Amino acid sequence: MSAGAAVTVEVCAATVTVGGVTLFEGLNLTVRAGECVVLYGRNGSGKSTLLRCLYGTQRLSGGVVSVCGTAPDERRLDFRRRVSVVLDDSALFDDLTPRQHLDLLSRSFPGTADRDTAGWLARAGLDERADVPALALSAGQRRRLMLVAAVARDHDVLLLDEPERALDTAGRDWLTNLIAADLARGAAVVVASHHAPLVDRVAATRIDLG
Ligand SMILES: Nc1ncnc2c1ncn2[C@@H]1O[C@H](COP(=O)(O)OP(=O)(O)OP(=O)(O)O)[C@@H](O)[C@H]1O
Repeated sequence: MSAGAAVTVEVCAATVTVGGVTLFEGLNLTVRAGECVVLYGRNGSGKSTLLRCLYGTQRLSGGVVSVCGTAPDERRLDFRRRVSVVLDDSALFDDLTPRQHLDLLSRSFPGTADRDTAGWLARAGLDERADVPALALSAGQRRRLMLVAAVARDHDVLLLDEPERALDTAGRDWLTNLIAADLARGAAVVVASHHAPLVDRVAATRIDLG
């Protein structure tokens, strides 16, 4: 995406201190539409924390964060409509099937352009499991459903925390293509990931949290 694309995520001089420990300090980050920033670093370095700050479920200790031109606040419907996430605490409805999840999403996010539920499920490798309750899916199938649900509905920003977890080799290839296609549609993506082929394919910028 060109350098002239809209800035969608902006973090200025961000600091987070928890329990007396400073996870990061003075962090700056800009993500434009169609651009992907990858967060990496050791366990406990603050990747999930930074993603939560971008979604408004955790506050910075210092600095400013702006997502879609506003302070992040996942309690606001207009914010959730623009920002789609798969974070550590993301969950499925155990009793609903993959098809029902996508149908529910297309009703909850009425602007969604591509309502081809069957196509999304087939590309996610879930077509044969489309009518099975989420509780009965494998860990990798549940992860595929969370990811496809996040990407299939309209959004301007996509936040992903180690989305490759539980995916097999084919699933990781699918994930890489999913993010690449989302970027081509103009989404701004921030992803914490240790999956090198994904990072190599999609990252415009890499941020090492230590
Ligand atoms: N709200 C909080 N209260 C107390 N400690 C917290 C809080 N948020 C984060 N931490 C601590 O901050 C550190 C960073 O956690 P975080 O989950 O952001 O790291 P991470 O880089 O995502 O780790 P991993 O690679 O293991 O997923 C951890 O030691 C965690 O226990």
